Amino acid sequence: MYDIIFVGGGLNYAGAVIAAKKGLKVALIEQDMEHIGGTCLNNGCIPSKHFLHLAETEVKLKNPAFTRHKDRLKLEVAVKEKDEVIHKAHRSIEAQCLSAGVELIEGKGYIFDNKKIEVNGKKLEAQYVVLGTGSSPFIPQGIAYNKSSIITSDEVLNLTNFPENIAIYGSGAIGLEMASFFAACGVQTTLIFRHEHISNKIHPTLLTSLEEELQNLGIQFLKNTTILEATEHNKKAKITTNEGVLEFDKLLVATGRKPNTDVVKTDKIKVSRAIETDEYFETTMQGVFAIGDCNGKLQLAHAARAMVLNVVDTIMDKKKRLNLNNIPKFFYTLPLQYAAVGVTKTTLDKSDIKHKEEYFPLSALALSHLTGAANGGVVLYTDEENFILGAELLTPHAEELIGIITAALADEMDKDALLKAVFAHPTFSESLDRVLRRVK
Ligand SMILES: Cc1cc2nc3c(=O)[nH]c(=O)nc-3n(C[C@H](O)[C@H](O)[C@H](O)COP(=O)(O)OP(=O)(O)OC[C@H]3O[C@@H](n4cnc5c(N)ncnc54)[C@H](O)[C@@H]3O)c2cc1C
Ligand SMILES: NC(=O)c1ccc[n+]([C@@H]2O[C@H](COP(=O)([O-])OP(=O)(O)OC[C@H]3O[C@@H](n4cnc5c(N)ncnc54)[C@H](O)[C@@H]3O)[C@@H](O)[C@H]2O)c1
Repeated sequence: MYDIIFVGGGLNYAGAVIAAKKGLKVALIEQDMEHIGGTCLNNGCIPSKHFLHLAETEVKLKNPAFTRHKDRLKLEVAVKEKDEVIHKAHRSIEAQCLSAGVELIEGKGYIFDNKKIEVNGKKLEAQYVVLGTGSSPFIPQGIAYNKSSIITSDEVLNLTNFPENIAIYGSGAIGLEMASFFAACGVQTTLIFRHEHISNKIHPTLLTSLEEELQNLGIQFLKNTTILEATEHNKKAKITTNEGVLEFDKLLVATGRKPNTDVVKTDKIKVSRAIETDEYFETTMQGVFAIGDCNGKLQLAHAARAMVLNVVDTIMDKKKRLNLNNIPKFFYTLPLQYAAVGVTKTTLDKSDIKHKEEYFPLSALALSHLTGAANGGVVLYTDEENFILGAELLTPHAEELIGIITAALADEMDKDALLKAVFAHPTFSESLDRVLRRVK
């Protein structure tokens, strides 16, 4: 009998290590030990950010201060580098688990009635179970995914040669990041999306700038376009849209990810699109929790990690609510990144929260003009008493800068509290000082 069985070795591993260090008897079941660390490590955050950081260098080398660069990013080297890092990380995670006393079990786990876990034909029992089985790419009807000409993020981060051209379907996180990557590396890149704009969640001023920046990078927008059918034709992707027929070397399908729920083999755990959970991530079966992508709340690695740590605290009688609104989100687009935390204009427009909004354009900072960031900006939201409610940023390294506002939210700061900080010059963090000073 275990105290806790964790099913799925993505961000769940962090919870397993902490619970074992606290003296609990813990097992972690992962269907493929060469995939320990989950999507984030193997085919998500880490490989995509490695590629994007390299592509950012390509963007910087276009600055006229450099003599023309002749070398193009060598994709096979980038893939080899990331594979080596991933391999080391697998061994590091296993070592952390083993030294903490976590029992690692390789095999596909299933949960049945009475919390029984079946793996490799054996039935295991635990007082608590934490499901963290992740998600998989969602492919819309009519698209014949074949892993060669029609691919998803599972394949795109393992390409060893650049295609001449690529179409990317979907303008969410993966679509925008991968379009930035390919365009920055000189691949003819077409972004196909169903609506007028790439997003309906970004502040309109920042959205206009972001769309301009992406188009300046060379991304062609095919808006208001739906793919009705996509099939392979002469090793290329033949696409039929509401606008006509097109052909590309590759079609990357980036239309969202569906939670992996086949772990559940009992109707005592309610599953709709995702495994349903309450605010403490407990499923409808008492003592069984679901964290990360499989519960459908927020598909982010740091959210999954925060959820599993929260579940371990709940199990250890330190129950507290995790505020998912205060978890930062970002898109690593090029050349500027977008990040948001707390409320945004879209969420405020749908609520009756009384608030103030201030905007500061990066063009007001000399540094921006030297770094190609003058089209960026920051938006800050406060309540009527000047307490910080959230922010949206379009800046270089917005994913880092947003940490300042995230910390201010966690500590429930008002603008004067945050204004006690002096930010270094010349940096983009000064834009936060300037926007805070605009709040009256
Ligand atoms: C291209 C891409 C880029 C991304 N970039 C970022 C980013 O920059 N920042 C960010 O925060 N998020 C990013 N994400 C999202 C992030 O990867 C996920 O939110 C995160 O990995 C979810 O963690 P998880 O533990 O819930 O699931 P996963 O990481 O998917 O882990 C689930 C694990 O469970 C295993 N498993 C599944 N079913 C079973 C079973 N029945 N039995 C045993 N094992 C099982 C799987 O093999 C897998 O290892 C990205 C995703 C993609 C695809
Ligand atoms: N920087 C990051 O944190 C990061 C990076 C990459 C991925 N991720 C995570 O991975 C998850 C998956 O990324 P994603 O880009 O696939 O999903 P997404 O939800 O971010 O975007 C999906 C896109 O596909 C479109 N779409 C949805 N259904 C469609 C359909 N049936 N037909 C046509 N278009 C459709 C949506 O309008 C949207 O443009 C995201 O939820 C995100 O949280 C995060």
